[in-house]
Amino acid sequence: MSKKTLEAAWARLAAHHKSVAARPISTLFAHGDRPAEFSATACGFLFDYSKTNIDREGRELLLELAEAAQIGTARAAMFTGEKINRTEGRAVLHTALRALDAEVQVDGQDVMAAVRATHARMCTFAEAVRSGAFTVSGGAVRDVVNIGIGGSDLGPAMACLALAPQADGPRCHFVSNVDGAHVHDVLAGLDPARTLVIVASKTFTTIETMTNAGHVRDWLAAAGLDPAAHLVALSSATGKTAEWGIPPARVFGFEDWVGGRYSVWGPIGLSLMLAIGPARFNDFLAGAAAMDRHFREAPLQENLPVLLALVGIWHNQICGHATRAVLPYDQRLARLPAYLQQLEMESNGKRVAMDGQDLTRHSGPIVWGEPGTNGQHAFYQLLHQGTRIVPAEFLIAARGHEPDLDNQHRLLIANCLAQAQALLEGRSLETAREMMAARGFTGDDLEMQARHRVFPGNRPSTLLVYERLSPAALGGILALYEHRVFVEGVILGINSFDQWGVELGKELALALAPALEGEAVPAEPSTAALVAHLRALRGEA
Ligand SMILES: O=P(O)(O)OC[C@H]1O[C@H](O)[C@H](O)[C@@H](O)[C@@H]1O
Repeated sequence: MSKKTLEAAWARLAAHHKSVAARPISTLFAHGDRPAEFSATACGFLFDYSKTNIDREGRELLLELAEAAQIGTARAAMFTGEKINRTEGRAVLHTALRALDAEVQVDGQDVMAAVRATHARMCTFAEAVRSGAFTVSGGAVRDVVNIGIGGSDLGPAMACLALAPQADGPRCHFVSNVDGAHVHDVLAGLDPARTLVIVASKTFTTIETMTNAGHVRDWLAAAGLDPAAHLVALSSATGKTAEWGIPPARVFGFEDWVGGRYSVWGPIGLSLMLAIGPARFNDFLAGAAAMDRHFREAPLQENLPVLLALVGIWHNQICGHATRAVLPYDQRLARLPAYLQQLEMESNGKRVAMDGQDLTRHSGPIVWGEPGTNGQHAFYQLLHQGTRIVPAEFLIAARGHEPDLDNQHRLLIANCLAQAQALLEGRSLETAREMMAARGFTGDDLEMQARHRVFPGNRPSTLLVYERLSPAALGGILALYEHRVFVEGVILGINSFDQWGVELGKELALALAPALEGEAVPAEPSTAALVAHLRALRGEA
């Protein structure tokens, strides 16, 4: 890629933004059929970005930026197994986990035979557990406890909640935090004899997971059971799972080219497969695979992941909005913001470019959010009247899963659309004055009261619409976001697939453990003082 071409594209965008920054977004609707022209459809989704300050020229310039960043070349490199994760020397092939009939090679070796074989073993095992043919000490499995953290937790936990209406298998529970409260509360009320325990860890060394797994193994043993009869491992480190005494038949492995935050599609998704069954899990994969095909084949201007990425780049890099709110009007997507926080911020929260040089612009955005309508009664105040602008990303299904509650679903849609409209149009001082005058206010009091009721509006939002949150729709949404993050990363010149920024804290935590037992004093004075204070509170010093 020519750096000059790319920098020129950035500069043109910045200049264009300067010329339109003061323009109210709502004025853009005066020309043409903006809702149709600034939206795109694919794979059952509508992505509407008409309520942003992107006009035709802005979009053209954004597409030029994507071209200059050679998105097409980068995309081909990812799908064909090139080692694009350079700091770890790895290919990036989570897409292969959902393209079971594809042919993919890494280092000239076919990788699909092993993927297919593991997937088939997962399906057989899941069927056996769900039918009761597979038993633990006390008979058929009633509860499943997935012990994992980060990518080994967020994907399956989020998806199990999202697809609850399709869940007809054992009940799935998730333990991630090293805080003993988590494992304690999850195990409370479970019958160890009827519980299957999944230890999900790509590396099988993550301290939180291995500590919780050790506790659960003791919990099984304390009930007089043979823990090995209850344990399943999902890991790339098959040597370590064997040391743990987990029988190979219940170890589901995957390769290093599946990143943690991209791993729900393979063995790490076993809890989801147990909950909803292999057929629906395959629908989930098929929904993602359809989005993969769309991402590979659609022209950039119609390409949903590319459009999401470009709108993201526009807001984060060009307009300077540091954060983005993800607002699913879908209660069962309650964990989607947390899932996306890992996906987006662990992928694109980097300070250096691929070549190790400092980034010349900001890394990816801070992502946060909560489902609507709950957020409306909490932080939307700031979205509407705060001094910082937060681009809002709404998601809504046309239908829910509860036909008898369809009136509530209509209300949900009305709220979602109303919020986007309010952010766009706002309420002028004039209208606020009229409102307060009608309520009997006069003079200075009227003016003061009116000013509090002004909504500046002109706040951008996008909307992703889908028919219903089916397994395929969820697969499509997640793949859409994965590729969006990839495209943003390519444009920023970032390696979206490593995560060195999580290492230092882990090392320091290990080093601090002896200090908390009084065996050492940390050299760093602030930490030393806090350790002393906490030990005193614990009655240990
Ligand atoms: O699956 P594991 O090896 O246990 O890793 C679990 C998680 O921990 C790491 O610290 C990374 O930040 C995550 O990307 C990863 O998903």
